[in-house]
Amino acid sequence: MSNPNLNYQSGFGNQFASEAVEGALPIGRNSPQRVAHGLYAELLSGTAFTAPRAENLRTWMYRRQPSVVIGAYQPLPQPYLKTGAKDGVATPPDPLRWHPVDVPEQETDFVQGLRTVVVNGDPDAQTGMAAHLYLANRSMTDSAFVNADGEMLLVPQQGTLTITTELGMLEVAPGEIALLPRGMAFKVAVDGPSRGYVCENYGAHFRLPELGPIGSNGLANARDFLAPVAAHEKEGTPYRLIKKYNGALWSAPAKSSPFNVVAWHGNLVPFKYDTKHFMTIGSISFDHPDPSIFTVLTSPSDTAGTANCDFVIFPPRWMVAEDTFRPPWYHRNVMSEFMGLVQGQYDAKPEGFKPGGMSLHNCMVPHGPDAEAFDAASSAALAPRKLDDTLAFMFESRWRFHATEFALNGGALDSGYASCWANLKDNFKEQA
Ligand SMILES: O=C(O)Cc1cc(O)ccc1O
Ligand SMILES: [Fe+2]
Repeated sequence: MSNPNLNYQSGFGNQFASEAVEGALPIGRNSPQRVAHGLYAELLSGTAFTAPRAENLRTWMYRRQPSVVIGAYQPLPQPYLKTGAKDGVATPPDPLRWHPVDVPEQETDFVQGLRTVVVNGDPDAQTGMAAHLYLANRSMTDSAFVNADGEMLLVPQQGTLTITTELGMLEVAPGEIALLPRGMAFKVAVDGPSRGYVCENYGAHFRLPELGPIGSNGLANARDFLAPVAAHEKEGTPYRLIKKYNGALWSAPAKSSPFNVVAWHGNLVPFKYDTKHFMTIGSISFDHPDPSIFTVLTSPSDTAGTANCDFVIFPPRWMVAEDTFRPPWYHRNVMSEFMGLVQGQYDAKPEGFKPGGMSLHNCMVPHGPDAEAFDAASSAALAPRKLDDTLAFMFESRWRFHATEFALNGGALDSGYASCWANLKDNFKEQA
């Protein structure tokens, strides 16, 4: 059920402005001698001050207290949350797949329910990413999470999340995604057992891909990204601030809510995006195109065209290509591929890849359609066909992924995965 009380402002990359109380936002300057209503001005930057204009991200907040008013941080154990390549374990060069992991029975909130599956890079070097699952059945009420290691891209698979951020609230259901900036406090409320995927991006912030010859429209359009409007919690109840800082969690007491921003303006903002607005492009002649045509957001690295992370979706779409093997081809890629399934079936793996499941095809690890998909696609009548009721996604990275101890030994690994290709026979005939 969507919340009719939430308002949004639209446009990826826009300079937004919002005030919950009239007159709270300074006009024509950022830091007046005295901010209206006795508020404090605070800047949050997402890029270096001197980053080029096209990259530069920052937001000014006008708040009841600056975020420096906080108690001392103490270590907070979270044994399943891992960071960077150093936290991975020896990962075989096999295709790997995981069954869906159940939401725990015991009370678990979003932060407690983070389970890191794969890691690469190093947040100190501001490069690489982690893929986590979140498994939650309890809302965060008096705690807030700040991730200083990276921005977080949430891909809900089960349950609608209500995310309160310093800049306001977002409601995000399966089929939608949320992008939460590095360093911005948020808390997550759930409407029941909730499961989803997280890309924690230590590298350059996600942005829309260039469109090249596609032109000025298409794929994810900027106007469909929704940012919140200013909202602040009224009561001064105590809070716990949980900070992720170079891989460790730390907890500090706060006398009142960090969600005390009355007005703000800027372009470093949380977003939600509904994947049903993705304008999907595909082959209308022949051949299966590279999946880069499905890129929603990209985090570039310092090598052009070679992403720190691409977020790619496989949404409902028509297949019309003639004389074409329509599912993905067999391949070995230099880029590493982590996949999840939000809903339905994925055409290359119609049975074994389940909603809530995951797969990993690392750098140079061969993979492709399972034998069932190969047989069906090799003999299917090539009439136009709608792939419907489906949403898979991929976090694709130039950096090899390392699985965590939880991923390899936590019980969800599909030990029989490789057998899905065992029935691919040698059909070669010398005389055709
Ligand atoms: O391996 C996968 O399923 C992802 C993928 C999809 C596709 O259409 C082409 C290449 C690719 O890696
Ligand atoms: Fe692939």
